[in-house]
Amino acid sequence: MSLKQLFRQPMLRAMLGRQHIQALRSMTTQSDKVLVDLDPKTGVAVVQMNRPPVNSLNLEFLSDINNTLDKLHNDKSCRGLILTSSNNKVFCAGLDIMEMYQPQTDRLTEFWKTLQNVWMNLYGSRLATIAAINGHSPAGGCLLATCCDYRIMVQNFTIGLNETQLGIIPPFWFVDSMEGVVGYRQTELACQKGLMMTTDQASKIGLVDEVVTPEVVLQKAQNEMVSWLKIPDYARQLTKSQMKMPNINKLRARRDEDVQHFVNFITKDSVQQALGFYIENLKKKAKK
Ligand SMILES: CCCCC/C=C/C(=O)SCCNC(=O)CCNC(=O)[C@H](O)C(C)(C)COP(=O)(O)OP(=O)(O)OC[C@H]1O[C@@H](n2cnc3c(N)ncnc32)[C@H](O)[C@@H]1OP(=O)(O)O
Repeated sequence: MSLKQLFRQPMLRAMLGRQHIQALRSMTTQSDKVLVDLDPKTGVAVVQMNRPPVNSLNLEFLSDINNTLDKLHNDKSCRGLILTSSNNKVFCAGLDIMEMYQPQTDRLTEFWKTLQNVWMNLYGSRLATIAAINGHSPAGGCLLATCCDYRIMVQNFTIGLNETQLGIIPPFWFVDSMEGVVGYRQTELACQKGLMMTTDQASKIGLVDEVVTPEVVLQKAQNEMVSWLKIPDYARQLTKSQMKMPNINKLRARRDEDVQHFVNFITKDSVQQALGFYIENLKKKAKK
């Protein structure tokens, strides 16, 4: 059934109401990889990442995420965002490794610029943002989670900046995001060792704020959002921006240098070789 047909279903219309359907329709036509449900009554948008099999972030998916963020930021009725996944085992597998393996320089450059934009847009969002982490969340997945104001994670999954395990280096703004959440010492341990932490380990160091069962993760996120939206927007937003702007300005000032560094680093023979091995192992593991 097409989305158009779905929205015509009387049951759905009765359940959600006309206003809600309109908001849903305007948001969902945007991309089938990023599903948005903006509730006009609460002003809360649930944004589901939906790029099978594992929500890995390629150029087009990152652009869709960015467009969605722009759209929500331009919608005055929207006050809060819950970021989650349509896959209940993987929140986001991080950057699409295929974007970095044997790449074309132009696309690699565009890919990195788009990731920088997503980071600035989500980290500096005017919205209250909650990550409902309903699956594994390595590297770029962990980055998205640490961009949010609050993290609720389902038990028995893993999260972390595991870049060093792939023979690559987490960029300074990935590290800054993590440090803002867990502090210098825990970031140092986590990033140098490329630790993938279980939900419980992540909770112990404050990387996630709540550990929950899969059935309740979205409801818990909605409940938490209510308390964030009780605060006047201007007070919450200015406080947030006061805390986040230094890191955003740091990347803004070094954007081009960061892109150049990324492209030079990724295209090194030794890094390509390490990525090749990593992909081979991933594929072997997936076949088992
Ligand atoms: C200066 C340089 C800075 C660069 C910064 C880099 C940041 C990054 O984000 S690098 C990416 C890091 N991500 C990972 O290391 C995650 C790797 N994936 C996994 O560990 C697992 O896939 C999983 C835990 C996320 C999910 O496990 P599972 O549900 O068992 O799924 P499979 O492992 O069977 O994977 C299915 C399918 O997807 C492919 N795949 C997985 N991750 C990625 C990825 N990040 N990019 C591209 N493709 C990925 C995997 O190879 C399988 O493919 P097929 O074999 O074709 O089915």
